Amino acid sequence: MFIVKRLFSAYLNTGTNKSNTPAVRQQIQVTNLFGLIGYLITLVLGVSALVRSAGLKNDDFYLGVTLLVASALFFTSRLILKFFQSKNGYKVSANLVTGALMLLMLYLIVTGGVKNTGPLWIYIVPPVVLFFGGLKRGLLQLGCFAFVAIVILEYPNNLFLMAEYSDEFRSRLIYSFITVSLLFVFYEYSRQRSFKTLQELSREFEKQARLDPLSGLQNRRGMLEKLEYEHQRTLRHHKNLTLMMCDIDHFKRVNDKFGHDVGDDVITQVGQLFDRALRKQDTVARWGGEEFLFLLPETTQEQAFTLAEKLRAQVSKQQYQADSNSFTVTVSLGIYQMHPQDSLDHAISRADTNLYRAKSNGRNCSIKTD
Ligand SMILES: Nc1nc2c(ncn2[C@@H]2O[C@H](COP(=O)(O)OP(=O)(O)OP(=O)(O)O)[C@@H](O)[C@H]2O)c(=O)[nH]1
Repeated sequence: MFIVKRLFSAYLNTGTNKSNTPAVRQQIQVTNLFGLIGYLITLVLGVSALVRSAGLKNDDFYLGVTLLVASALFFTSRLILKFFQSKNGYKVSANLVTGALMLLMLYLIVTGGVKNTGPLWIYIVPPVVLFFGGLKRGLLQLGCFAFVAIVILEYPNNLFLMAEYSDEFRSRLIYSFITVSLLFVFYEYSRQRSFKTLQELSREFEKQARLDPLSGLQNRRGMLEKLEYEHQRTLRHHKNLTLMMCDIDHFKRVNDKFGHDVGDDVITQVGQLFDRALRKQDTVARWGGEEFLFLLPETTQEQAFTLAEKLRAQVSKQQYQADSNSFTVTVSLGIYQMHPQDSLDHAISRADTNLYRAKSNGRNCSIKTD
């Protein structure tokens, strides 16, 4: 049982690879499954039609040959998935599956299949075509199929029909097919809309997970990703990269004197001041409580020092209100320019050490490595 399960799973996953999104992976799996079912059913029906024909060139013979051709097309779709794993390989394969299916259905309408029951199969066209083609392409393919089917069924003097259908059967077949198609189009439309909403929500959650809700700056997680990316880029291109750790001075006093809400407001405003003052390629994150970490690509520690002094001056001038009191805060900054052999952890801890030195130096100052 286990081996059968594994073989079936391997069969379904033919043509998938690690870079596939879950949606593409699902499409490929269904293409495999549909190709397999289509291949087996048409093969069995085709062989039994040929057996029924008893070697004579009657209707069963032509039905059998058509079914075997369709069976070969279904099988080819699998071969394409297996041997042409290009970016659009699965699309070609899916188009082949839907193309084979539609041709087979039109043939069944023309000939009537076994005792005129062939047209009953056409209801599988809408879900299959919409699943593989999506709403736009699926709708177009479905429209073309319906148009050709109507022409075959309604053309004067039954020019394209080998089977004989009553007028009622033909009109009911067309109306019921259109009704089923519209229901599936509506279903596909709702499914795509829900899927899009889910994707947007997931993107938004992803973004939020990297942001600090208080200041709106990157949080630790977001910053770690940027640090990693920038560090690799710097090493590859032999560029400068400087980190800067900043802490609001005597922040505990702000909280104690004016309350936590005012403290929160100070953190937000200082963060926003930093964010406005930086260049586009720089990043500032809220690293901890009242601590900010700056990532400054293509910047030497001398250039970072100039920036730190500018920011320090700006912060010290910004006024905050608490009831009738107006007050200012200052910040201390520790700067560290990375060396190629430095790990990120080491660089952050060196920037932290320089911040500690700035605090020991009396605060409201910037310190870089000598
Ligand atoms: N309002 C507010 N306060 C915070 C937040 N996170 C940390 N704090 C407070 O920030 C204060 C930091 O105090 P300390 O680490 O002693 O440092 P400090 O008072 O800033 O003194 P120095 O850093 O030595 O200048 C603590 O009182 C924390 O409770 C926050 O999100 N909001």
